[in-house]
Amino acid sequence: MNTLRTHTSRQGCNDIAFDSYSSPNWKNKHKVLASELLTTARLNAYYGLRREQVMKAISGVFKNIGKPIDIGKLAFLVATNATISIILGGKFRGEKGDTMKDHFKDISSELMELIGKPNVSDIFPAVARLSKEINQSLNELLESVIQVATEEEKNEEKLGFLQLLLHLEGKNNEDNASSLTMNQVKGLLAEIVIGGTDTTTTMVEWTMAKLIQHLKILEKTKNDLTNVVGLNNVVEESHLPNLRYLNAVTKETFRLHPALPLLVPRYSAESRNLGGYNIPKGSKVFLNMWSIHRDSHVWDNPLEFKPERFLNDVPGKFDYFGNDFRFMPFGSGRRKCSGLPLAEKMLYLILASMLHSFEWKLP
Ligand code: HEM
Repeated sequence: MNTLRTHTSRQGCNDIAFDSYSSPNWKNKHKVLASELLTTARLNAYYGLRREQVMKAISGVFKNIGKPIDIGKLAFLVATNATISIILGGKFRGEKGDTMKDHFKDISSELMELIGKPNVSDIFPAVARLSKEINQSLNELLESVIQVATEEEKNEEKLGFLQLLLHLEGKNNEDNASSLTMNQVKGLLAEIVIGGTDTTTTMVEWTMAKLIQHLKILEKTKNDLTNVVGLNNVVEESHLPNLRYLNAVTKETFRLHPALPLLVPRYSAESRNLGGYNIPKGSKVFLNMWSIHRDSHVWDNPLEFKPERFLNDVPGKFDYFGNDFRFMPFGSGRRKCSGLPLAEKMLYLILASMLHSFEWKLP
């Protein structure tokens, strides 16, 4: 494993106006910075922003009770709005904030259309298939987000994630190891917004689809929610660690339908023989998690949707932190998902809230 490194360029990103893994230093720097966004303290501080977005989505569904709901679109808007709010360190504020939000909604629906098309990409589908127009719109959006953040910096003592990045951008010079160019700031933002929202949306859709196909499991999930949350209460993040059955359902969905089935491609830094196969230096290597997650040597009845297999495990076994090579929906090693702590919180909060608030059936 330690001879495999991530490829230094991303297919389909060559036309993008901002930097994405374009220099060897940058790919490691971005990892550190993305982790900076997702510290426990920062995530806890912005719980209100996530909650607000989920509550808005619930009231949107409530107004449309009885009509078909596009779960993907709903999850996409919650995830993107929550992520951008966290990046800005607060809500979209004032007239400028409103214009930006409208602008982002337009881009979001264009992105949603692209995401809905057949997946031909090997990395983040949305990034790889960005057309020039979307690319341009995204660039404009990132510039307006950066403008809002620059203006807010003057008024607020507490620096949001973006303000922190802009601070580093200001310090930009050759000698400064932590310096950033404006293009790198944009690249990092695009990576976080697109990388985080497409995957979260996909997992909300798959989990809801599995539950609607398995009504007994749906009922058990709802019972779990009633027991932990209480029938007349709204779901809070403090409830999430106690929702053991929903946790098992989500893990089982990750197993059968990982959001990035081939993870992020690696390349071999030197020639090696692995499991009897020669892998020449410089080969692009894909780890097929989709296949490992369905391997009958590892999983009993691998094609069966059975959340219980994750209920009976010993603590730590089959977690998704990249320590167990049989189950790696968030990858493993240096290129492991840097958004995992936020992904966990957003995914469970959206699913738990939707499932606890409504009775779902197919149209
Ligand atoms: C359910 C939601 C998510 C899933 C299933 C997921 C899954 C993944 C996977 C499989 C990888 C590649 C790991 C590897 O190849 O070893 C990855 C990378 C990444 N993810 Fe996530 N992710 C999710 C949400 C998020 C969120 C919310 C963010 C940010 C806010 C995020 C940011 C990233 C970034 C920046 C990388 C690239 C890391 C690197 O190359 O160093 N992800 N994700």
